[in-house]
Amino acid sequence: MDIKIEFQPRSVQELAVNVKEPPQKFFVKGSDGGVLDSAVPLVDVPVVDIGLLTSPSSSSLQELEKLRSALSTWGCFQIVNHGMTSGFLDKVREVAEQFFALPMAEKQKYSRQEDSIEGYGNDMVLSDQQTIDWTDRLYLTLSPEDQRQYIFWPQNPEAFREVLHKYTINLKQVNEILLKAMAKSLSLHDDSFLNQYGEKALITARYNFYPPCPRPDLILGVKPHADGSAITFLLQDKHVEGLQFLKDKEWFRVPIISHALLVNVGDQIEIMSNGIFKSPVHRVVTNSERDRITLAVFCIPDSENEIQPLDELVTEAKPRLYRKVKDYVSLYFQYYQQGKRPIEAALI
Ligand SMILES: O=C(O)CCC(=O)C(=O)O
Ligand SMILES: [Fe+2]
Repeated sequence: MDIKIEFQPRSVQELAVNVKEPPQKFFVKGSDGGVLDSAVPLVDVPVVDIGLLTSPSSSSLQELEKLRSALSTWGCFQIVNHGMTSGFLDKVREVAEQFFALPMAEKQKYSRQEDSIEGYGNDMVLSDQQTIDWTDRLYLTLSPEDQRQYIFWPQNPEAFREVLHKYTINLKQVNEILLKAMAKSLSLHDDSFLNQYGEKALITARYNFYPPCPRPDLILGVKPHADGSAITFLLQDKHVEGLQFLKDKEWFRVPIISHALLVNVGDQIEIMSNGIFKSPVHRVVTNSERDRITLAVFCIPDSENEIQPLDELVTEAKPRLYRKVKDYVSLYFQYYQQGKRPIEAALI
């Protein structure tokens, strides 16, 4: 991947403390964000019970139908019974909070290097016109394990690595259950999505830290985008909302259910499902009072694999929408750089 990333010396966390009027480059322009309103209506998505998806009962059919309907309208839902206790999820949140609360010099030990994606830093600047997101991030590869770059994995707090490792193992299992259930919900063979997803799939994590922002009316935490993954898992902040989804040109906010994870599909599932499942556009709004911390985990198909609409989902009534693509994540960045929606590159 050949991406030029501009070096930004200052973290947003420091800016938030020292600067009353943020630089212009953070201000949303034109149609970038629409009206930045945190009081929009709630997303109306179901809570899916992972246990029921795999049980051979009639409630399983109901659960599959909930999943199908949520993914073909909103592109997201919340999951419970995912194998992790509330106590463990709190621990995942706690080590992230402890990391971002460290002195800057300590966090900078894990700094992203120039022209790299992994590590601690802020929004990657890919073009001159880009609006910069009001967020600092820690970006890590979780799987395959031999691709982990431990130099970027915090050793402070001490439990960080072990907690993240456990979280990864758990999500890997849930991801497989979901990919199977998604196929089942469309009356396809269980492995239909998994076959394209591949054995050497990539899992990455992005910790997002949003400090209080003096201009929530003009500045976004994350600008509108859809994810380049197959599936994204989001552990939300326990107390502070901010995430919004776009549907029929209107923004809706996601409620917090502290023991649930928010799941959304990314562009690669929209492509494989021939547009039946929607990769939703979403953004994060800021607020002037409280920090917000989230953890997004992206499950990304093997970059060697070709991704395309499943044969069974291409019919006369629903012609093939997308062409075959390989290494979609690279394509994603090239398009993103030009301010376009990356999935358009895959349209026929
Ligand atoms: O922090 C959030 O609520 C969402 C972050 C997000 O959309 C992302 O990291 O892709
Ligand atoms: Fe996202």
